[in-house]
Amino acid sequence: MTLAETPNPTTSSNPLLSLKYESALESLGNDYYDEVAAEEFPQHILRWRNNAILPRLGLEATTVKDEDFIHAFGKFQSRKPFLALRYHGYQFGEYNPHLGDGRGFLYGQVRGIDGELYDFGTKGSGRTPYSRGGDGMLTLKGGVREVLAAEALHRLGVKTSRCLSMIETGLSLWRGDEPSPTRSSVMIRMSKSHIRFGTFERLHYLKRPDLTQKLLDHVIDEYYPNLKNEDDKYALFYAELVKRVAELVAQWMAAGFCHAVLNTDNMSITGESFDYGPYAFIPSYDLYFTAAYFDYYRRYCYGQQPSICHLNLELLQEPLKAIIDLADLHHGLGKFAEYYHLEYRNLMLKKLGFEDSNLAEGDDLLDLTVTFLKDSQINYHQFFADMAQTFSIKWRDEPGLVMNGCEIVPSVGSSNIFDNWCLLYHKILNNFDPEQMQTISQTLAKYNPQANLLRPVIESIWQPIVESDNWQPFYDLVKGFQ
Ligand SMILES: Nc1ncnc2c1ncn2[C@@H]1O[C@H](COP(=O)(O)OP(=O)(O)OP(=O)(O)O)[C@@H](O)[C@H]1O
Ligand SMILES: [Mg+2]
Repeated sequence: MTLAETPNPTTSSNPLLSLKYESALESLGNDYYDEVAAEEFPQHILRWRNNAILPRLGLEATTVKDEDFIHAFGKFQSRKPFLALRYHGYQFGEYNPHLGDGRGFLYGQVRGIDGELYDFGTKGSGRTPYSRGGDGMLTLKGGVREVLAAEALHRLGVKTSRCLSMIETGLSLWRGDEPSPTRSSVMIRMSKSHIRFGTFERLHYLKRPDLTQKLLDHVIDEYYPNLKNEDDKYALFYAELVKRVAELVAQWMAAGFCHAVLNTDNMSITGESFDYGPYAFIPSYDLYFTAAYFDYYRRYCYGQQPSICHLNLELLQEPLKAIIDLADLHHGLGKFAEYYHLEYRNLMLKKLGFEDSNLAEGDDLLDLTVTFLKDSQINYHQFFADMAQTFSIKWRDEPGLVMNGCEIVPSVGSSNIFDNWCLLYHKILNNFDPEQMQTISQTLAKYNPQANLLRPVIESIWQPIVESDNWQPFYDLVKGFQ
């Protein structure tokens, strides 16, 4: 998996460089970006290549060599321009007009075999005009954490960016939140778009409705193509964005994921999840669980995520109202709660084994499950993983056999709420034919991976990397999500 320095292959023989790059964003003109150069690194060691997403680009993993990744995504050869995108954002409630790609750039855009346009964005590729006091770099641990989050979230059904590659770059970095000096990396993120809510906020700040209109037309043409020929495409776009964001935050909540930094510069205009910094998965169901140590007022705690996303959508109305009627914006946002609750209910029922959200007892089961998880404070991920692993047709026989064999049960004891949960689950199973138990078992396995990404798990794969440069536990963990 790792590779040191290698000779320089030609562009034509490198499948990553001979992809058909499109210049969709570049062709909007240089009001939206600055052309920048990549850092020249002292070392390039490929630590991660995401073979699972290569087919989406029409590539077979066997035809792409490790050195192809290094030359394209570590040495940054044979391609340009590299565009540091300009954006602002509300950070912890304060407007910040000094943002922009400060340690990354848009490397290129490629259309997948699904017809969708994908961004290749870097993280940790050096300083830009937006670096302010920063070094433009990404720590190796930061790269490892982003690879892991994206793969785990993808496995859990969250619409997310993925990492295409992560290369160790041989620098020593100083960070206040990691033992320093610490190792460096550069990552390529493949996502639907790096246009953020904050990209529009900047245009409003600059009083440039003409640029807002041009960008919005581009966003609709490229990322909401089904709307582009509608008379009221702008109102429909906002309504659709509200739906996508409401569903995204429901996906995080069901996955037990706390993003940690839901500033408007970390919200994608496509409604996709990205930027995995100080995130954490909840150890147990706790609405106040806060992932970032610097989030003193719990602004972005687990349970606040739906209302913060609603607020961010409301803040976006400010730039959009130059183009879209206020009444349409209000109407669009008014649907947020409905979309959120529907998606959350559907996803939680799937985690409980039921694909069909019309399940008559669905609301009762959801309420009781959440109450149980909250009151017992058992491991959120282990509960569902145990269900998936031990599910048996015998659970139909009597309520006392439900969850029988689950490791987690002894820690629950015989609380009333758990007994009630078992009674209800037993009753629901008996509303199905015995032949349908196989489907329930498959649904449980599909939505509840055995692996999880709780903090001690991440530390357990990081330690071997630090102590003996042993990357196998990292590869094994990622494999558990793919
Ligand atoms: N080490 C750094 N050097 C320079 N700029 C940085 C550094 N870390 C963060 N920034 C900048 O600070 C701002 C907020 O950072 P944040 O961590 O949200 O984004 P990011 O992780 O760098 O990038 P992305 O949002 O694409 O994942 C951005 O403008 C970012 O470019
Ligand atoms: Mg960011």
